[in-house]
Amino acid sequence: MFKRLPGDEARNLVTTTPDTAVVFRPAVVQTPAILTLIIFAWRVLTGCVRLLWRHPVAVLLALTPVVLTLVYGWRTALLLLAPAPTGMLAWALTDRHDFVRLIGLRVLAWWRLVWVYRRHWQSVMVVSGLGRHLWGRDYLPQLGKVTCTAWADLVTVRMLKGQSVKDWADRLDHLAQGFGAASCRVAVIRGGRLQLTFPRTDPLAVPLDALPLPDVPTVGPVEIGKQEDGRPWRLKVHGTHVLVAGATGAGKGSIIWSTIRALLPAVRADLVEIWALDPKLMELSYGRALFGERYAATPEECADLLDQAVTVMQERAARFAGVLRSHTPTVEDPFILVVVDEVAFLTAYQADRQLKQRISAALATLTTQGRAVGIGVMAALQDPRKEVMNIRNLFPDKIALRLDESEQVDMVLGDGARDRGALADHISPVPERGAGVGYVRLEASPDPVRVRAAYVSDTDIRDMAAAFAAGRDAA
Ligand SMILES: Nc1ncnc2c1ncn2[C@@H]1O[C@H](COP(=O)(O)OP(=O)(O)OP(=O)(O)O)[C@@H](O)[C@H]1O
Repeated sequence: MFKRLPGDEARNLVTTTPDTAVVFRPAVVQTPAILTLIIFAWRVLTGCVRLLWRHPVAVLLALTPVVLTLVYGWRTALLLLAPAPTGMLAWALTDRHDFVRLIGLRVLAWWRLVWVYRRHWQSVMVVSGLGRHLWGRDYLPQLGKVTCTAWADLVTVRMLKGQSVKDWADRLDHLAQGFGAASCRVAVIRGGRLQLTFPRTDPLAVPLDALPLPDVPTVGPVEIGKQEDGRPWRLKVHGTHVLVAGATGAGKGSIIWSTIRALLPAVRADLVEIWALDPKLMELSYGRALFGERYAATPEECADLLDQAVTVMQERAARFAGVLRSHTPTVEDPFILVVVDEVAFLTAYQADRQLKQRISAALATLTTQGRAVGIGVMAALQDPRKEVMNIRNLFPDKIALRLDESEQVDMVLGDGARDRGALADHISPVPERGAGVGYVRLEASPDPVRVRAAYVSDTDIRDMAAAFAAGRDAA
């Protein structure tokens, strides 16, 4: 069957020069044409079976018109098949939402699987270093299911044995570029399986207007913006402390004001008090009327206000001890949210050492003991380094808006957050595109979620303050 062509046998090759590599010329074996044809036919057959197995619906849809035309002629086939696309069209026109969800996104997912992911899988894996070429064989991670949501492709992957999540996290840029996406995020589904998220569009590219005031007073997680998947972004403020970090112009004000706006009905109902510390004299001064006496701007005033909050905290702690384990806001004991804009002005950049120590001690006391008795702190700052904010770890919830340096992302959101896709240093500095956009870690998941806060304009703030003052006068 095999015909040997002349070639040098390895054992007959001898080198006479010391230290010279032996050059082997392998024997060439010519495969008969029939064998090539059989192998080719076998591959076509297995390919067809695999296609049928993987995409039975698509194969059925493609073959039905052909079979009907061959059996009954094209007129009958057209008559028989016409109702299906007509019905689809009618469905798409009458109930677009359900049509897109049940048909459109599935067809898109199939198309993206075949055209984008499967087509480029091998090259992207090998070039990015996630696949290996060993002894003439390619070892590739296994491409799983592709699901399309309105804004992203979710691709499941089975890692190669011996790979770690970090191997993938380190190559997010390769993956995004390789599959033509703007970015990529990785999340673990279970041992050995990952989910890659490739956004197709950016649902947060357009600024959000200030959200309507809640109908009922609430201190529960308050809606302050939108998550990347289109769901509302609800921020927990009661029972926690929130640190907002972002470079100048990142939109820290929109988080502060969206939170205050969402709490306003509860403030009106006397279930919440907002105490404002505004050392920059910029952000919170717009809505002074909302804070009444609880507004401080100079470092001395800020220190006094923080000391007052500590006194209230200690008085409540003494009263609640052995009676209450967690706080429920009431008119007598409302939830107090201490809002501090640019906290570093009061701590790191404060020249008066005594004042600095007083303020730092009060903040540390509130953030360690305030939660259970209904006192929360929301602080904003530009530079999250430890030297600037040595109590940043006392804030259980942190938000990373646009940051200047990649290392700052993990300082805010915790180790590994940037590797998992929290690219806060890549957020656009153009206000329309990037202000108010950030990453958060929601409870129950280590994976960062991209969010955008609604923008509460100066006019909105003035209206809120005016309406609030009018309500108080009428009462
Ligand atoms: N959520 C948002 N959506 C759209 N645009 C926004 C949003 N938040 C802020 N902006 C725009 O970005 C500008 C800067 O926002 P803002 O003053 O809140 O930033 P900042 O982080 O507080 O900056 P700084 O630390 O310098 O005070 C605003 O004037 C506004 O035009």
